[in-house]
This record gives sequence, structure tokens and C-alpha cells, in this order.
Amino acid sequence: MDNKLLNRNEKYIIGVSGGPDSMFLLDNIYHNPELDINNFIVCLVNYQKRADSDHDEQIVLEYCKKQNIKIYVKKVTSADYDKYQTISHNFQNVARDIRYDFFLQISKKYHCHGVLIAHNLTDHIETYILQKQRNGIVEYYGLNQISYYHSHLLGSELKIIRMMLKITREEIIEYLFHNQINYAIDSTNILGIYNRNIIRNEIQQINLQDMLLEINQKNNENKKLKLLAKDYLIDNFGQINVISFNAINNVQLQKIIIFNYFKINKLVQLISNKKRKFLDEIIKELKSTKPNIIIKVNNDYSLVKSYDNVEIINNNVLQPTTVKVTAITNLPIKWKEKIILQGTKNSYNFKIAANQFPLTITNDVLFLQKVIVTKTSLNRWFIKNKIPILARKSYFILDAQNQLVFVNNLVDLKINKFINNTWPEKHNLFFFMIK
Ligand SMILES: Nc1ncnc2c1ncn2[C@@H]1O[C@H](COP(=O)(O)OP(=O)(O)OP(=O)(O)O)[C@@H](O)[C@H]1O
Repeated sequence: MDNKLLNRNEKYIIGVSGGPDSMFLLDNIYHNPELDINNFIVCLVNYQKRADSDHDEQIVLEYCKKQNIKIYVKKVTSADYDKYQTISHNFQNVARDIRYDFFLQISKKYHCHGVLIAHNLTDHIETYILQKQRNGIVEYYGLNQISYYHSHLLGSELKIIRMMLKITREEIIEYLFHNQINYAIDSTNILGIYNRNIIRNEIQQINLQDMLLEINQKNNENKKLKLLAKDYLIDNFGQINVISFNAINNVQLQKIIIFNYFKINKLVQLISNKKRKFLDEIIKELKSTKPNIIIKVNNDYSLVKSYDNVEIINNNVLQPTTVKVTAITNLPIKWKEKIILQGTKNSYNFKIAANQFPLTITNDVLFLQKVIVTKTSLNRWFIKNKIPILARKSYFILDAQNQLVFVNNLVDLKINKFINNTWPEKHNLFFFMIK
């Protein structure tokens, strides 16, 4: 065990589930002559989800009683589950948050330096193999000796210390058997049995030293790429610029930039849960010659590429706005001002007669497509003039019972006619921008 990770004068929590790994950890701390067991507090979370969870608890209680070690047990109630399920719906995440928040509370109470967790070499390798299969972006390949848990509910941080990352599961079982230490058979596992068996087989076939070297190399490379990604976003004021992004020839770096871009927009959970292909798809779309692309991320957000810019947009913003107005007094204030302004300041003759109501005011692209501007559709005009997708949303058309056409003086447009020719040439269309 990596004892150098501990400071003999500090206090620590030990997370003990009763399983072999954490019983090994506990027993090794207890028997370590350089450490004072009074500086350690065992914490156990009984999820009360399995028939044997009370039995597991009993194993740990008995050990602690025999060796006179301070122990805290949290029995998770349905109220706890309800409370945490508002933050995440994934049971593994809920269970982890409950566990670490409990560690955090006890840690605060006793001014502890962190929590010791019994992740071992086998977990480290398994984690790495899974990460390789997923081929996504990771903070760290395999498991890190030190990491930090940030609690959403408690708003503070807990240091997680893994001092067993060089010990294999076989060594653990061997030790427990040899020393006659009682432990619980772990019947819960995040990986399905199928997936876990595949990984176990893979682990048996690999050369551990080679694999550890590979993980090391990957982490060094990852560290460098993370710094480059950080620099890129700093240089671009936190934005992605399509031209400079496409000039990068390292796909992994591009992925980290996108990942960090979501992170600084506080939306990293949107892509962390996505299939691994998602980042590849984004990169492909950013490379494509199409100037305007909307990539739906989920029901709430889209990533919008518009010429050189990339933006994360709430899907509501992309929805067209269409308003029916039955009388001029019903117009939204700023629109009313615009209309009056247009009518008075411009040479365009502007009057809406009572019989022209109801008016339709819309920025719906489908509607705009029908509008002909200097012989091209308004849509083509947008493209020709490189109007970004979002800016197009501020171009509204007013349709007053097919009677009016007015051109906004903010843009120099000559609107000729509707594409379908059902509107006579003279018919007016009111076209204006809303800032
Ligand atoms: N119910 C529990 N009570 C106390 N400590 C626990 C409990 N479950 C797990 N631990 C601690 O956490 C370590 C890792 O447990 P486990 O392998 O189940 O977690 P994991 O599935 O790898 O996910 P994570 O640690 O990210 O939650 C255990 O070895 C033990 O130290």
C-alpha cells in the first residue's frame, strides 16, 4: 500500500463496504505500525437494497468492535433516495453521491484530511480498458491516486485517496484467506456480468507492466493535450472558431476542446452521457463545407455552427416566433415602435387599414423562403450576405392580409414579389429587424 499518501498526524475516513477490497484496506491500516488507528474513522453506507446488506454491515461492525475502531453507519432511507434522485436518475450516481456526501459530513465533523477508498490495481486496469472501449474524453486514464469529489448538495469538496492501486484482486483475496479475515461477497457491480467477464479475460491476457506503461503514456499525452485545449479556448475567448479549429490536425485535441467548451458553458453533462461517436459527429460537421449547421444535443440544447462561429443555443431560441395581431394596440411595444418608426421616418408609405387585421408577424424560415428579394429568395439573400443563423431570427415579416409590403431601411433590400406569384407586384410586404 502507498503509505506515503498519508500524513501520520492527519485524520482520515476509511470507506468500508465489507467487501474484500475495503476489508483488506481496513486491516492493513489497522496493522500498520507507522499509523495510529485512532486517526481513522470507518464509514459504511448500508443502501438497504440487497437482502445481504445488513449482513455486510454486521461484518464491518464486528471487525471494528473487536479492534476498537470508531465507525459510523448510514442507513439509506427512501427519503434519501428521493432527495438525491432530483439531481440524477442514474442509480450508480445517486448511490455514489449519497456515499460521498456521508463521508464528507463525517470528514467535516472530525476535521479529516480525506477518505481512503479501496480501489485496487484490477479496478485501475478495468477502468482503463472500459475507457479505451468508450474512446471518449477522460479526466484521467485508469484511476488516480488522488482525486476530488465535489458535492452539489453540500457545496464542498472531499479528497479521495487510493493507496491500493498497485495491489491486484488476487493478492487481496490471498491475504484475506491467509489472515482469516471475514468479508462480504460483493453481489453488486457497476459492470454487467457479461461486460466484466470480457474485461477479466482481457486482463488475464495482458502483460500488466506493458499496460501500466501504456496508461502512463496516455496520461502524459492527455495532460499535454488538456493544456493545449485550455490555451486554445483562452486564445479564442472561450469560443470555438471554425477556421482555427479545423486547422488543428490532432483529432483527440479537437475532442478535448469541444469537451472543455461544453464544460466552460457548464453543460459538460450533456456530452458526458452521449455515445462516444457524438464528438466525432460534431467534428465532422464543423469540418463540413456547409456554412450553417444545427446539431441537436438534446431536447433543450443545440450546437449551432454558423460560418466561423460555434454556439450552444437553447432550442427555444431556434424556434420561430409567429404572432397574430388583431389590432395595432395589441402589438408588442417594441414592435409597435418599429412599425410607427418605419412609417414615419421612411419614404415607404405605411398604413394599416382596419380591414387588414389580423396581421401576422413572423420570423419563420419557411415563410421567409417564399419572399423574393432582388430576384433571389430571402433565404438565399441571407446566405449571400452571410447572415448568421441566429441573426436571421431577428428578421421579421409582417403579412397584413396580403396587402402590405414595407422594406426595412436597416437593410438595403428591394422586395419584389412572392415566389408563388399569388401576390401582385405592387403588394406590400413589411420587412424589419428587431434588435
Ligand atoms: N457502501 C459502502 N460503504 C462504504 N464504503 C464503500 C461502500 N461502497 C463502496 N465503498 C468504498 O468505495 C470503494 C469503491 O467501491 P466500488 O468499487 O463499489 O465503487 P465504484 O463502483 O468503483 O465507483 P465509485 O467509487 O466511483 O463510486 C470501495 O472499495 C470502498 O472503499
